[in-house]
Amino acid sequence: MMGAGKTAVGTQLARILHVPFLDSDEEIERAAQRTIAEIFERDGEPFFRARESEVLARLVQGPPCVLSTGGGAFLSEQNRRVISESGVSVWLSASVDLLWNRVRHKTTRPLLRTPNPRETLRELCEKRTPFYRQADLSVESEPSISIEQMAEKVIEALVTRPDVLERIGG
Ligand SMILES: Nc1ncnc2c1ncn2[C@@H]1O[C@H](COP(=O)(O)OP(=O)(O)OP(=O)(O)O)[C@@H](O)[C@H]1O
Ligand SMILES: O=C(O)C1=C[C@@H](O)[C@@H](O)[C@H](O)C1
Ligand SMILES: [Mg+2]
Repeated sequence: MMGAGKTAVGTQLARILHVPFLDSDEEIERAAQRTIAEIFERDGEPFFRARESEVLARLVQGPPCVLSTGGGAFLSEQNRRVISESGVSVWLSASVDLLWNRVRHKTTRPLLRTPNPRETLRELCEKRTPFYRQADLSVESEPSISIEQMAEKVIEALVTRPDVLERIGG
């Protein structure tokens, strides 16, 4: 979900693993030369989702990396398949309260530009959880767990799953 720490924890995880960190949101913005909010405004969400799927399909073909997807990417069956064919998916879960505390001060997230963004966040979480649960691994974020500790928790979760590790060459 938005604010779960995909970019923050992903960056740290990539550092520990000595692989590049890529962020599909950033790739989309760079290619379009516009922000995600501008893309949503001018071209609409379906256009953004199409670009997102293209970017994911391209990035998973590249060298090993930590890839942060947008919060909505895993809702698409096609994206889930593309990701599971070449990598390990990690759900960074968090309570609505924690997510809200992290995203409330920023107005850059187009899906939260609603009259009641906290309620929108809650509804999105509820609707999306069944999809996020399909990730290979899940790591829960809590207020007391730092970004660095979250990255360590992802690695701990990975090493307890040899079946999953095998898919990325051990
Ligand atoms: N474990 C953590 N401890 C403290 N702060 C955190 C933690 N995880 C994330 N944050 C902070 O919360 C904010 C949101 O995190 P981040 O941008 O990584 O979320 P995201 O999952 O990439 O969101 P989006 O889907 O909108 O891109 C950032 O300011 C980040 O530094
Ligand atoms: O949760 C979502 O659907 C989104 C999250 C962001 O990462 C961006 O991909 C965009 O703002 C949509
Ligand atoms: Mg992000």
